[in-house]
Amino acid sequence: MSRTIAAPAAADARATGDGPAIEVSHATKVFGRRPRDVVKRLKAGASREEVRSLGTAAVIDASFTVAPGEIFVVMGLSGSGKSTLIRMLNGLNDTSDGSITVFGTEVVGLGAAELRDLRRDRMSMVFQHFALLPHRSVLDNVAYGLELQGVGPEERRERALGWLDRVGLSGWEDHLPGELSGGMQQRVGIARAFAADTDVLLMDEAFSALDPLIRREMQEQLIELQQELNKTIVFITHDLNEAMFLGDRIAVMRDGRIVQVGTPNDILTDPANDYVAQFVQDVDRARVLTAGDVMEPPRAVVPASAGPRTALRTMRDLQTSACFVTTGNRKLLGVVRDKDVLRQVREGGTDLTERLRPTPSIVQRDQLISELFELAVESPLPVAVTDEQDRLIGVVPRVTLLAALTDLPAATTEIPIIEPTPTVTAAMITETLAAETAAVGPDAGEQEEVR
Ligand SMILES: Nc1ncnc2c1ncn2[C@@H]1O[C@H](COP(=O)(O)OP(=O)(O)OP(=O)(O)O)[C@@H](O)[C@H]1O
Repeated sequence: MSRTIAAPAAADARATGDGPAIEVSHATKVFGRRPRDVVKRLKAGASREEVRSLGTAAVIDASFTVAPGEIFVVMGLSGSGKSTLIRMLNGLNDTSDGSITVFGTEVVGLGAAELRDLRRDRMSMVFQHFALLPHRSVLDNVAYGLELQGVGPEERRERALGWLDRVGLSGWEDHLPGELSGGMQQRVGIARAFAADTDVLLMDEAFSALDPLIRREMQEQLIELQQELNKTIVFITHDLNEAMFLGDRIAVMRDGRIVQVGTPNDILTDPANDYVAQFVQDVDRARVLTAGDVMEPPRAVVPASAGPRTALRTMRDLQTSACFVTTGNRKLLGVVRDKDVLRQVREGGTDLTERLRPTPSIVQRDQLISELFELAVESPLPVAVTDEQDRLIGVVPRVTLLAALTDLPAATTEIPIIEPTPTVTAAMITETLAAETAAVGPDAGEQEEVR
C-alpha cells in the first residue's frame, strides 16, 4: 500500500515549512496533587511505582516527532498512558513537564481560549465512543466544527453533505445519531473530523468499539481518505494489528514510557525489548510485510542479449522450466519456457525475445504480502518484484511467503528457492547444446558447461 499521494493545496499552504507537524520533547504528565515533586523525583531516577503515593505518572519523558502527512500510531496496553498522551497534544490534559509543539506553536502553557482555538482550527479529535451531540441531526453533527469556525450555514451544509457522501451516509443527514448503528455513528465522527479540515486529526481508539468487519472497513477507508487528504494523524490503539496496518510509524508505550518508535517493519523484525517482542508474536504478518521486505535476489534471469543458448543453460543449471528475460539494464521483458527455447536452439534461432511470454505476476516493492498469495499460487515462477522503472529487483517464491508468515527463527530461514520443475530433461538440453555447438562451433565457456 503506497501513501505517496501529494498533499492537497490547502493542507500544503498551512503546513508551515519543512518542520515536524508535532514535536513532543521530554513530556511528562502527572495526575495528583504534587505533580512538580513527582517530576523532580522521576528525573532523579525514581520509578513510577516509587512515586505512586504522590501521584500517577501517566506519561513519563515522552519524546517523538510526527511528520506532516504521517499516520503516527501510539499503542500499548490499557493504562500505559496512550489516552493521556494524545490529550496532552491538544491540551485536554495539561503537561506537567517538557514541551509539545504543533506546527511550531508551543502548546504547553497555553490559556483556555488559545487551546479552544487550537482544537477548533488545527486539531480535530475522533473519540472511541463517538461523542456525537445526541439531539442534533447527523448533518449538524458533521457541520459542528465548521459552525465553531464561523463558516456560514449554506457552505456548512454543502460541505457536511459532501462528507456524509464520502463516508457512505448519504440520505441519513436528517436522522439523529441514536438512530444509527455504532459503525455508522463512527462514520459521522470521522466525517465531522475531516469536515473541520484541520491539519491534524487525533483519533483515540476510534475503531475499538466497532465489530471486526466494520472495523476493518473503517481502517481501509481511513487509509483511502488519508491518501487523498494527507492529514497528520495521531491514532491511538491497543490493537497491534490495527497499529501495523495504519501506522507509517508506531510508538509502543509501557507504563507511561515510550519503549520503541519505528516503522511497522522495524517493530516486527527488530523489537527493542522482550515486551515489544511479545506483542508482535500475534501480528498478522501478511498485512504488515511487503514484497520488498521478503523478496530474494532473482536467480533464473538472463538478459535478452545473452541469447537462447545461455537461457537454456541457465534453466538447465538451475533446474527450472522458465526464466525471466531482461534488457541490459534489468528492465523486465517477460519470461521464456525451457521447451520453447529448446526448440528455438534446435531450429538455430538466436533472438530470445521471439520466444518471450508475458511475466505471469509482477508486483511493486510496497505491495502487502497478503496480496501476493493468489498471484503466487497462480504463477509457476516466483512473483517478480519491479521498481518504478520496471526493473526486476527481486522475486518472491512461494516458500518465502510461507516462511515470512511463520517468522521462522534465523537459524532456519535459509530456505532453498524452489523453481518450477523443468519440463524437459537436463540431458536433453545438454545434448541439444552439444549438437548445436558441434554444428556452429563452441562459444566461450561452452565446453566446460557441457557435461
Ligand atoms: N484523570 C485522571 N486522574 C487520575 N489518574 C488518571 C486520569 N486519567 C488517567 N489516569 C491514570 O493514568 C494512567 C494512564 O491512563 P491512560 O488512560 O492514559 O492509559 P491508556 O493507555 O489510554 O489506557 P486505556 O486503553 O485503558 O484507555 C492510568 O494509570 C490511569 O489510571
